[in-house]
Amino acid sequence: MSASYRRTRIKICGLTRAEDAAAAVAAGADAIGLVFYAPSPRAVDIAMAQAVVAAVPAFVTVTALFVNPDAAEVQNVLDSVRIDLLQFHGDEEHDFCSQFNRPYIKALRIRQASDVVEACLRFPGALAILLDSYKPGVPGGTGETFDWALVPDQQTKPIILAGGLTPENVGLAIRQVAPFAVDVSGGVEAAKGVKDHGKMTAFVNEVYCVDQQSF
Ligand SMILES: O=C(O)c1ccccc1NCC(=O)[C@H](O)[C@H](O)COP(=O)(O)O
Repeated sequence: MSASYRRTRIKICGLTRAEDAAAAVAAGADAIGLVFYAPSPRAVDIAMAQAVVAAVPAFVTVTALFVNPDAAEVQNVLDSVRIDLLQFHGDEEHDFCSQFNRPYIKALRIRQASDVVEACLRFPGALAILLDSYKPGVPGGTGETFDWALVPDQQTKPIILAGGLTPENVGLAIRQVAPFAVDVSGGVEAAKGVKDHGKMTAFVNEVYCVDQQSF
């Protein structure tokens, strides 16, 4: 009889360089994220995104992140770059998110437990709900954790835990929340938009290690 084993999926977000994407894949990331939000220090344009994606093989999910975009902006990215999944990080509603004939996840900046329950209902088409930290005026990528106790034990959609995760705290986060996936950006950076390859490897190894102990 084989032992059951549940693996927490890993997304590394905010990639701007092909060499970082290759290192993220080599470390074991299941997904990478491209930030199409001009004010972000991790923003990519179409040419940069194409270069990053060229380093990503099959079976690794390329996610395009937007904050309150125009539909035309999203469509332009979809027409130009290999994108597997959309991530909406602003005030977009389900009708907007679901118009692109592409699966999407919805990010929620969590303030109270009921936010999670409500988001699962408000975004029936979302593949998952990404929970991030709330910081007034900052749509995401804060590098700050939130109170993980706010995540209810039972949810109706897969949960992606984000916000201030690092190689040092991701093990505790998985033990406490048992999310479907974890999402990291600032915690594995050498500088804004530049990933630290050693930190990415340490992060992935910590997730694997805790999964083996916990599930
Ligand atoms: O990364 C950004 O600059 C950013 C800007 C606007 C909206 C979202 C943004 N990033 C989101 C992410 O990278 C992740 O999904 C998540 O928030 C984790 O970020 P971090 O706390 O840095 O690990």
